Amino acid sequence: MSQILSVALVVNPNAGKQKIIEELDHIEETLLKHFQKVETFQTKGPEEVDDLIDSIHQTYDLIIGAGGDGTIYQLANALSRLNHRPVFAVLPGGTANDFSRALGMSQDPLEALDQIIQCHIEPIDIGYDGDQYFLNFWGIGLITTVSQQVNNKDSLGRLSYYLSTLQNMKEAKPFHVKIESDEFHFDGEAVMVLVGNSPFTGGVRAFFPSNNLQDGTFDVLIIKQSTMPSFIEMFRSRLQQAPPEHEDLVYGQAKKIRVVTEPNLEIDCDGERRFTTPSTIVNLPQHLQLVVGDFKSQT
Ligand SMILES: Nc1ncnc2c1ncn2[C@@H]1O[C@H](COP(=O)(O)OP(=O)(O)OP(=O)(O)O)[C@@H](O)[C@H]1O
Repeated sequence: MSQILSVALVVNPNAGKQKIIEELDHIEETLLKHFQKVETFQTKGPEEVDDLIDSIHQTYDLIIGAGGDGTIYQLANALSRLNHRPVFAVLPGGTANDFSRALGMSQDPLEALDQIIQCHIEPIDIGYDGDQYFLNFWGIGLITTVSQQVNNKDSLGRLSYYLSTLQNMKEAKPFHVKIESDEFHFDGEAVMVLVGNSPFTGGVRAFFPSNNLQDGTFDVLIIKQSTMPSFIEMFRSRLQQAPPEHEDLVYGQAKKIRVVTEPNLEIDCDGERRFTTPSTIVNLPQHLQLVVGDFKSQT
């Protein structure tokens, strides 16, 4: 990997508690002490991100995304579709910050800045469903209602994720799903399908505690029925960092899967809901170069 000389800091000024905006002068000064060229770009909205990355990706060796998971999703999508992809780093500025956690980045933006300056770079797997790229997870069913509720309750943060999961379990609506992959098949009723790339979902290692961002495979979890015992088993497997074992839970690993549902369903991809099934989801092994923190202990 060539040396990092030039840095673009892309900031979402509306993310999280805006700590990054308060510290912006300090962040820029610190970066300038370590890199030859530093420029900051504040975006007004998601619609600006693709054009911005298109115009700067040849100029900078490193793009630092400062914002929450929504901002990082936009930047990862803009970068992943390029042929020449600069190194990417995440300065956590949201509430959940799933991806920065998976990379072992500190949740304190200034500590994360120190980690970025260390410039430890690792190649990271990215998911692609034909419409969009994802870093953390791709899901249908229960997960879409859960993450909607998390978005509506920012202040409750991670706890709200678990509470809303519990609440939604009673309301989970089954759908028919057919899953095909080289590794396993499923054809039946389910309330949720989750395809995990990173171990984190909603700020916690809830479903795939030992997922690996560099192995070229997804972890796949199908919940056939949302019953209390299956939910408890998910927590047990999480605590023991082992795949869940319960008749209502189907767990597998795959490099590429085809998901067809009846009816077509809204997809939740890293917390963003833009597309619907059917989908073919592929793992793009080590597609982006990411600056990581305490990474090995996270995977
Ligand atoms: N590129 C962008 N530039 C400016 N504002 C944005 C951009 N993307 C999203 N926003 C606005 O900023 C808000 C927060 O964005 P983001 O999802 O990055 O952070 P968060 O919701 O605080 O974090 P998290 O998703 O980790 O909980 C969004 O609700 C949206 O209104």
